[in-house]
Amino acid sequence: MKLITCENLTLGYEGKAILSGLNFTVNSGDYLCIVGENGSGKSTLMKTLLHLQSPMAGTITMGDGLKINEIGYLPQQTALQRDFPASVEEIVMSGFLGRMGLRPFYTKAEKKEARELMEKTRITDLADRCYRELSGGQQQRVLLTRALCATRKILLLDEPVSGLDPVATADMYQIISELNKEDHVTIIMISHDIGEVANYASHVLHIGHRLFFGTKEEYMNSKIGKHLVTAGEEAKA
Ligand SMILES: Nc1ncnc2c1ncn2[C@@H]1O[C@H](COP(=O)(O)OP(=O)(O)OP(=O)(O)O)[C@@H](O)[C@H]1O
Repeated sequence: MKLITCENLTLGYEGKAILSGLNFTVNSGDYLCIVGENGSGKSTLMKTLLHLQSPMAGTITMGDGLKINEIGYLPQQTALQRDFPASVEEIVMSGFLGRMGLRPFYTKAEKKEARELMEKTRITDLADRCYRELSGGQQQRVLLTRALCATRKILLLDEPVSGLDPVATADMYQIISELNKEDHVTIIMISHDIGEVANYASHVLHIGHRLFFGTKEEYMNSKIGKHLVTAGEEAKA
């Protein structure tokens, strides 16, 4: 079932295009990795998918009854977010605010849902801790859980492991993969780590001077994918 279809998108700022001719489709249950050099427009594309910015040309069509408030978003972490003076549970629960309207309290069902999600993202034991005292990896898991309170249909993740150590990175990728495989959450993730694309993604969108969209297997067998995977392995060696 098609969730998001982008046709002939041109993206840019102040009348100047940074990316054009972008075509891709995200189906329900997909795990799409967006890769590309620094400054190629990955975050701009994400902002456009969230309707925070309009494309200069082209269309974005949402299908399967998807509404814009059902798209969850985990932005790149900022210093401000790291300093937030609230408990883990409070931050997680704030994910429900969008659906509460004027109701001034959380329901029992929401509290139960939050606890279940915290178990899934392995932060149950951190519930009463102050957010700003947590490690970067723990903080990212808290923000991921908050995004899941808002929606479990589709998540847009902008470099969710940036700044994390290898253990926290592996944990985060594992949790995201479980959400995709077990809970059928559709994932769109910006990643710099080509190795992770190989491990988890179902599809790849490569943006920059050359555009590529296809399944992970098609990407790995393409000239551009092969080249990057080899370069990544050499860099790790
Ligand atoms: N608000 C803005 N106004 C004007 N230009 C912008 C704005 N935001 C980003 N840009 C420019 O648009 C281009 C794409 O930026 P974007 O942040 O989307 O790239 P990216 O692929 O996410 O980069 P990175 O990998 O470094 O995070 C860059 O040249 C950037 O300088």
